[in-house]
Amino acid sequence: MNSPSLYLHPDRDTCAAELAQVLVGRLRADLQDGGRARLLLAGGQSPVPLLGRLAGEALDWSRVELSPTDERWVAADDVASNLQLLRTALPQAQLLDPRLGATPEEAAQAWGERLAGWLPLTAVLLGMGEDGHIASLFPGMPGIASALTEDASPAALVGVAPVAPQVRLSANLALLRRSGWLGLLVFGGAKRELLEAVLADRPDTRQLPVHALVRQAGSRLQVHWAP
Ligand SMILES: O=C1O[C@H](COP(=O)(O)O)[C@@H](O)[C@H](O)[C@H]1O
Repeated sequence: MNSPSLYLHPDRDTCAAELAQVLVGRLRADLQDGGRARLLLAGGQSPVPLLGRLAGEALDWSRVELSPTDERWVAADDVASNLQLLRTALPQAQLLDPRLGATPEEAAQAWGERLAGWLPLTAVLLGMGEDGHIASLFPGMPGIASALTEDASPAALVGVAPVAPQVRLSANLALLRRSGWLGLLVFGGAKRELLEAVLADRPDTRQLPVHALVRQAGSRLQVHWAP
């Protein structure tokens, strides 16, 4: 497989600062002729230092449309909500709340249609769990094979996490890949070990969502790691 570019940063702050510059460059390029920029950012803990850096950037955030790569089916202002994380850090951006329906299925359908209207995206930054999940695409969950299918139509779906909150909404891999810039942010030794096993195409990693990402995106993917 064509390998992703791997950026090994000495610490998380340096990683956040460099990644922020890359993302801001991409956003500015799309904003420069009066248009809009469309950004999907991971939730969870890893993006926190990056969000702080982005918030300090002088950009016309009112023309940046922003949504999480995935969301937990909780209230929009719940501490576990990925949208809430983004809203707290970047309230000046145009935030799209994935809760566009009364049920997870309705919301996934409507959110996926809205995101499909944003394609191609300016940039997508994914995170990864120690179990090899990306966004809310978890190993072995119902529907995971179709969520990772390379030639699927870009869409969103209902995911099931092994830990609470279990009900999730997630963009599928085909949608996440339709971006001018695609990155994966990974912190810590355990995740690096897993990543190296995936990059080496170790057979026991071939069923993992992150393996599908690496294989399908190849050299288009930038992986940013820090201890
Ligand atoms: O549940 C999730 O987990 C992943 C990884 O989170 P992290 O806290 O280990 O960085 C995250 O990328 C995803 O958006 C989130 O919903």
